[in-house]
Amino acid sequence: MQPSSSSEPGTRQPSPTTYGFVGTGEITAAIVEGLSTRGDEAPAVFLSPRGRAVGRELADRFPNVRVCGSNQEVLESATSIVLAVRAPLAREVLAELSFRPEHVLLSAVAGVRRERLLDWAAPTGRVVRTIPLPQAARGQSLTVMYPDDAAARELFDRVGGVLVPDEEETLEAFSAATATFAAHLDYLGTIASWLADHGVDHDAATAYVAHVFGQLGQSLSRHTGSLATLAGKHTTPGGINEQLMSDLRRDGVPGAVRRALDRILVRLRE
Ligand SMILES: NC(=O)C1=CN([C@@H]2O[C@H](COP(=O)(O)OP(=O)(O)OC[C@H]3O[C@@H](n4cnc5c(N)ncnc54)[C@H](OP(=O)(O)O)[C@@H]3O)[C@@H](O)[C@H]2O)C=CC1
Repeated sequence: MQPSSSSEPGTRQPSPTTYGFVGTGEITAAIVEGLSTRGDEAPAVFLSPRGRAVGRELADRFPNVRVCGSNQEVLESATSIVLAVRAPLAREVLAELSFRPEHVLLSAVAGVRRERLLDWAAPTGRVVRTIPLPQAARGQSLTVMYPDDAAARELFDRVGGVLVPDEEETLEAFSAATATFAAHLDYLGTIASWLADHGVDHDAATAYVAHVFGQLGQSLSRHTGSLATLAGKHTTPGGINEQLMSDLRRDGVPGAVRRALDRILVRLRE
């Protein structure tokens, strides 16, 4: 399993240059922005009518984007269809649609197994689970997908690249890992508010934390070794980084994170 930014030679099938999106919210907006900021190369994009404000904004910004009159019209306009509605709605949304065998369904919906999607989107036999990231807007989403599929690669290579695990269970573990974003930002928020409690103006504290961890994020994205190696670069033996890390470990923070991830995985596999 390797991240990649292009398909293996010979595996690419003739692929559509049009994309349909059923569900026009946050993640669709990110992918469509990423697809559409490529000038003349931008593919045609057809959006479902719900999520009116997001769809109108995208269509106003990008000439390759059109909002359809119905979800079914999206399927009539494209063969690669991204499903990006909230999980509880997936079944009823798919049930109302008539798929054709040539459709490829690219589901961004977390926690809905491929077996169910195949059932709900029959007769299409090409159903791919995907985990696009909001960074697709900047062409920087490393999108985990399962199984491998030329049309899915074509789309997600355009907005960053793909990582293809060997099993659906592994994709679910990646999906659980993406549940950590808000908690991570909450941790940074705790540091900023602690700074504010100690006399730093609240906005300055937030800006400082954003700067420090933004820079750390850049180091992280360039780093190729283990995370422990990078942590080591920020740890002076006997110093204050080592002390805080030891304190949090002694208080059971890594164990709490693992247990919370385990619970997410159980939920995703229900
Ligand atoms: N946000 C993210 O970073 C990521 C999200 N995902 C997954 O993508 C899916 C969508 O997430 P997100 O974009 O954040 O959610 P949003 O709530 O922002 O968007 C969902 C959209 O679905 C629309 N919708 C509701 N009912 C229907 C319907 N019957 N037919 C068509 N569209 C409908 C909503 O329209 P309206 O506003 O009118 O109700 C809304 O625009 C989720 O399953 C999530 O797990 C996956 C990876 C990352």
